[in-house]
Amino acid sequence: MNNVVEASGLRVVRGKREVLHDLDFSVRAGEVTGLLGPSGCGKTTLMRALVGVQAKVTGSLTVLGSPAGSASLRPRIGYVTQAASVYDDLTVTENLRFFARVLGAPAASVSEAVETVDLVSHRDQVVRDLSGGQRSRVSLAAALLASPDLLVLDEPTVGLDPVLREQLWGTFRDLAAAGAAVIVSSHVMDEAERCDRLLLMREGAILADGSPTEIKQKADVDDIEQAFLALVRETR
Ligand SMILES: Nc1ncnc2c1ncn2[C@@H]1O[C@H](COP(=O)(O)OP(=O)(O)OP(=O)(O)O)[C@@H](O)[C@H]1O
Repeated sequence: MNNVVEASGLRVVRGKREVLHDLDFSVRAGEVTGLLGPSGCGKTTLMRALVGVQAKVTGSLTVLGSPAGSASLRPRIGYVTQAASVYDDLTVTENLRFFARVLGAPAASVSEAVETVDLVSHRDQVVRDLSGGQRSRVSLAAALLASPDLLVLDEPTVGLDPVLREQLWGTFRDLAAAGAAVIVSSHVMDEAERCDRLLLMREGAILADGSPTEIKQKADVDDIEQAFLALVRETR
């Protein structure tokens, strides 16, 4: 399978501290890769480096064959941050039409994205009047407009009810099945089993890299949370 991301010796300094330490990993097309680890371990920093908005990145970081941050990558990457990044005073459709024009995406991409995130019945509602979960789905829809090859989603399911979480994971799986590389961060280990591959992180390092089954087998335990704890003990 194609490597969409290749990192070697990746380091990031924030403030005066190194927060990512010498990371080597890859991310493949057609898979959902989970970036899992406790709060503050460096997930957002890693995602920011991937999409090219993080300063003080050293080592090698290649995305879709170009150095991370290259201008040519912009339309090929969708990035959804933890805070919804859409206009409160516009409707769902107005927001998406605006972003489609900015991205040079076809007009038809707007209704497709609205359907994908299951907001058809809210398409004419002003974003301010939507629930938090609905608002984050508008951000996700905006990220889908240009049919990105790499989709980077920072904790997209936080605060969502189980039904919606299930639906969104279905969407991530569909996007991967259509060939995209989907990276999803979470600090909730119970989302691990939904991923094809996991990068388990702690304190700026990658503790383990593999499918959920491989990681559990390696640690000789039945669930990812136990595997995480066993791996932490091993590295002490
Ligand atoms: N602007 C900054 N200046 C200095 N240090 C920072 C800055 N932003 C983040 N950090 C530090 O970098 C480390 C990694 O932060 P990051 O936001 O990447 O973690 P995270 O795993 O995404 O956490 P969360 O799950 O809480 O969002 C943390 O120790 C944090 O305190």
